[in-house]
Order: sequence, then C-alpha cells, then structure tokens
Amino acid sequence: MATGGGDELKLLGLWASPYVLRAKFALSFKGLSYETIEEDLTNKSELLLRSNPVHKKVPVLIHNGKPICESQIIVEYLDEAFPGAGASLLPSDPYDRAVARFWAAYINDKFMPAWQKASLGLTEEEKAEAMKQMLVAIENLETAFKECSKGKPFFGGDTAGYLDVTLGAVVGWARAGEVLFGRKLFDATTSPLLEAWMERFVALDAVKAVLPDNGELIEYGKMRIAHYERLAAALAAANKK
Ligand SMILES: N[C@@H](CCC(=O)N[C@@H](CS)C(=O)NCC(=O)O)C(=O)O
Repeated sequence: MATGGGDELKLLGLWASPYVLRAKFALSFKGLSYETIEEDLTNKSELLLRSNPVHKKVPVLIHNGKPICESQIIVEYLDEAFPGAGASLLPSDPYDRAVARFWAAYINDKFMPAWQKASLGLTEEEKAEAMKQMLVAIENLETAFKECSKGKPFFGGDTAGYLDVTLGAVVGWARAGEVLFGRKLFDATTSPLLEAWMERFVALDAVKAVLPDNGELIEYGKMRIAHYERLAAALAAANKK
C-alpha cells in the first residue's frame, strides 16, 4: 500500500539488526511503503549522524524529512501517525495498552540485553550469568503471553500487534541461533506458548515479507561470533599480563 497524502518514509537500517526488523514489522503490518537506506555502521552516513546525533544508531525512520529514533518509539509513532493504515498495533483499551507497554519495556530492558550477551558475552562467566537472566526473562514472557493473548494466537489477540512486533525483533536471530548455537530460544519445555507463538508469527505474510534470509543471517552470525571470540581472546591475554 502506498503511504498516500504525499507522505515520504525512509528507514535508515541494517539488514541483520533485530531493532531495525522491529520497525520493518510495524511498517509491514501497517502496509506502508518506504525506502530502506542501508547503513555501514563502521562508517556511519552523514544522514544517520544528523538524524540520530544522540545515539547514532539504527533504526531511524524519516517521515517527510523529520527523524524518529529508537525502534519502540518508531512502532508507536507509526501507529499514531497512520491510524487508518492496517489494524492498530497498540491495544485500544487503556489498561491493556499500559500492560503492553510494561512488557515492551521489560523486553527491551531485561530480555534483549541478556539474550544478546548469552551468545556474545566476552567471558564464559558473563555468558553464563546472561543465560540465567535470559531464562528468567523467558519465564516471565511466557506469563506475559498468557496474560496479553487471552487464549488467542498472538500477544495482540487474533492478530499480531504491538508486543508481537516488539518481541518479534528476535525471531530472525532465534532461527539462525538454532544452527549457530545448537539451541532453541523458545522450546517446548521452558516456553511452549512462546515456541508456538514464534511458529505462528514467522508464518505470517507480513513477517515473511521482511524477515532476513536465514542462510545469510547464519553466515553473518559466524562472522560476528568470530569477531567476539577475537575480542574475548585479546581480553583474556590482557588480563594475564
Ligand atoms: N535501543 C535502540 C537499539 C538500536 C541498536 O542497538 N542498533 C544497533 C544495530 S543492532 C546500532 O545501530 N549500533 C551502532 C552503534 O552502536 O554504534 C533501538 O531500539 O532502536
């Protein structure tokens, strides 16, 4: 669907970034057309530095020349700025909205950092500690799913919404991680509801349309792992001195 009304949407991104994927999901569910501008994070563009001078991170959405930074804020912005495009992502009931925002903050503040460090921590201790925190977070998110979905297929109910997009950020890397690390992020023993949710979520057309290719993620992941292994080895050598 075209944005209409002369709206111009540009997304400064990085194809493998889970946070960029979150913004892409929101755009895809809302059926909005946009231009993607791929960033090289080792040589950030003038446009990125000018658009996100505080964090200098992707994603940045540029709507008619005005930048919006931070993936979660981009999701909320798209919902508010394009209320007629697709179904609303945030729940319409104020209490449900507050609960969804609570869990979104939990995903961003607790789950995502632990999830990233559990795989790419610099020491075995750091990884083990992050893994513990991640498992606690997954247990809590399993409860969140029960509370928010009210027995329906998605956090948003019958259709995917705000929290599906928020947690959906990890589904590309969760699939690649099965090959890279030989373990599932959500599994039948620890998180059966989330395991089933992820299968339903990745089967949606709006998700498939923007999900990065799994083979390419796996290759990119191998490079990232090798990079972190070199950093970890350098750190261990420096600590021995
Ligand atoms: N809280 C941010 C996190 C975004 C983020 O960490 N982006 C990474 C790519 S995955 C980035 O741009 N890193 C560049 C840097 O740290 O210099 C959001 O939700 O948008």
